[in-house]
Amino acid sequence: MDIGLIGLGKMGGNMRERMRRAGLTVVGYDRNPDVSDVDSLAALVEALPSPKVVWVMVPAGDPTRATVKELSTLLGEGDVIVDGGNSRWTDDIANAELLAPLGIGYVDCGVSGGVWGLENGYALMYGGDSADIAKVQPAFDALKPEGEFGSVHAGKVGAGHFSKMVHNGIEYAIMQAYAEGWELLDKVDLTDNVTEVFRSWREGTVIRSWLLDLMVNALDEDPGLEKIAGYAEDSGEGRWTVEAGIDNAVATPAITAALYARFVSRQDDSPTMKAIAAMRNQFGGHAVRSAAPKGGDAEGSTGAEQSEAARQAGAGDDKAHGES
Ligand SMILES: O=C(O)[C@H](O)[C@@H](O)[C@H](O)[C@H](O)COP(=O)(O)O
Repeated sequence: MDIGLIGLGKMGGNMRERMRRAGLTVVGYDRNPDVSDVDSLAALVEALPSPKVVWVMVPAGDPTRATVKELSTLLGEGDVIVDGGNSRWTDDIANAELLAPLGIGYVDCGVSGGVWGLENGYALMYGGDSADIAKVQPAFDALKPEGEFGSVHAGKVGAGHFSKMVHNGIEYAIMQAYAEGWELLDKVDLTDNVTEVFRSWREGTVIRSWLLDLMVNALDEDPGLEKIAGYAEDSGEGRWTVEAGIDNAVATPAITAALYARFVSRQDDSPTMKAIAAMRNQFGGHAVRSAAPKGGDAEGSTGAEQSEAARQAGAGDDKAHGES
């Protein structure tokens, strides 16, 4: 099979390599000429036999939408576009509607596996018409992990990215649970070696998983995770999962809490907690900690330290709360 692949970054570059290893002819295009096989989208399309299959692997949102739009002017009847990025499923509906009158098929494909996919294969969740999917099938077969599982025709257009979105929501909650457990084990002075406890969980336990394996890798590389700041970005999938939960009245408290924990991680000093401290102080006279002067170290932190020590001793300033 011949296939065009647009976007040869961390994911796309490895996917090109995996498909080539499986015997596919892959024409890759990237804005970076050092990795590109051709110098334009038009040249990529020109190089493919009909029906042409073009896999888009660029950042979700505007870059993907713009690429699909440009391809709609270059491809024709019977050709197929696959969006393999982390696009929102609602974009798939719009893309399919744009392409249908032109006779161009559209398949959305959630791809999981990250930088390990080249060797382990990529888990694939795709949505679209069976006739369009059949044209892409050799690429799916080349990319998927070996073995029984790891790829699914999830449903109509949008079902692939919707499935991947829910997968990512689950990923948020699982990571959050491991991370909280790690912090708690580390905080309490009972376990001799928290990394070894985590490592032991890799076999036989109810909670063994690949994310647990990766957590142990990370702890081996950086014991105590001392080189990494407590800051986590999000690329949208968690938010969309929470929004879909709201739209459909499905409660997603674990995923939502995990998403919110990432937002909190980006603050040096929480305005919410300033307000809480201020109100506690107002109603109960509870101690507050002085803010750090701009560009300097915190002063007067003894209030908070005393308060924490007193709370731990069970006789802190919180005595006042019963009276409030
Ligand atoms: O299955 C996967 O391979 C991952 O889920 C992958 O899609 C990814 O690492 C996200 O892009 C990160 O998502 P967040 O930035 O939202 O954590």
